[in-house]
Amino acid sequence: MDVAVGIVGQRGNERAQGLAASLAETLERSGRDGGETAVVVDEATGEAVDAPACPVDEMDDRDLVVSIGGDGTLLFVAREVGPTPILGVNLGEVGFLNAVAPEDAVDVVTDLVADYRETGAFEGRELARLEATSDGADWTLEPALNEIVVHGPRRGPGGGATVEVRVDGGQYAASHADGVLVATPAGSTAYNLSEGGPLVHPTADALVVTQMAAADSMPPLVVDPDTDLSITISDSDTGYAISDGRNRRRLDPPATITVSVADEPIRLVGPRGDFVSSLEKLD
Ligand SMILES: NC(=O)c1ccc[n+]([C@@H]2O[C@H](COP(=O)([O-])OP(=O)(O)OC[C@H]3O[C@@H](n4cnc5c(N)ncnc54)[C@H](O)[C@@H]3O)[C@@H](O)[C@H]2O)c1
Ligand SMILES: Nc1ncnc2c1ncn2[C@@H]1O[C@H](COP(=O)(O)OP(=O)(O)OP(=O)(O)O)[C@@H](O)[C@H]1O
Repeated sequence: MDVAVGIVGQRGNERAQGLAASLAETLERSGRDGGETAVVVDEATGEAVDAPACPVDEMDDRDLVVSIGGDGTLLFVAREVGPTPILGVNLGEVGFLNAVAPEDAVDVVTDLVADYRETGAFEGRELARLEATSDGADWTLEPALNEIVVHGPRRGPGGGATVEVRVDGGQYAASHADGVLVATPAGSTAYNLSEGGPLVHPTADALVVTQMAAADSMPPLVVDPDTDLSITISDSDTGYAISDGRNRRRLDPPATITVSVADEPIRLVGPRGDFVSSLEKLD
């Protein structure tokens, strides 16, 4: 069976480019017996290495996309390719979303591709994503793998707003605050943790609601993913709704945002990292 693989290296990272090149070469060689393996790299990597290149947002028709970099690179790849299977190779400082060490990458990917030729599928797991929809305006933010943040004009003293959180219609919190975030289990180790939210084990099916610097704070709340969550921001000139720190919309308070689980999850393939032992990376 033929297999199409995309490789995305962290932009400007020579180690990522070198690994992308050796991965591309090994995969193309290993494909000869059981079928062709067609490999493309992202355009930035393609300028540095000798391999065919294509834009990352056109890699959604690949059977597998390998992200080589840190968490930010994997979040970027996930935004661009959606539910296409992704394997994360960690070259970053934290690398929570990337389970594979660079020295194992060539072996892990070649084994996965060989299995795929036999079974027609990659073994992996789905990671839920969140989307935020404006109740008044006509937009939905790009799905978030980590978290949706709703905050006032800016973080820090003097930058907050009145932030009300409703859970299945009932008022859970209403306070002056910098903002509030809703995190997935995958995102619980990121911004959520810095704001005092709980760690969520990756196999738990839950979301976390965590206020950010609230004057009248409630403890972080763990909810079922189907819970109706709405956030209203008022008493400020402006505010923002932000998906994974990158995709943002300006709000015109009073404004209400509904947060829910997106239709399409992310599919991460390859070995699962050991969640508990990887927590030491967060120090
Ligand atoms: N105060 C904070 O902690 C803070 C502030 C802004 C953004 N962030 C996080 O950064 C993410 C965006 O990442 P980026 O690389 O584009 O921005 P970035 O470069 O500012 O990265 C922020 C840091 O968050 C880490 N990170 C990202 N996802 C993680 C996860 N699931 N578990 C553990 N650590 C994780 C990254 O490794 C990096 O060290 C956002 O989704 C948000 O969670 C955190
Ligand atoms: N190959 C690429 N093509 C285009 N943009 C890229 C590419 N790689 C990374 N980026 C951009 O860089 C951002 C993430 O990279 P960033 O420098 O934050 O590194 P990281 O993967 O989080 O690693 P580290 O842990 O070292 O910070 C992405 O959101 C994306 O905008």
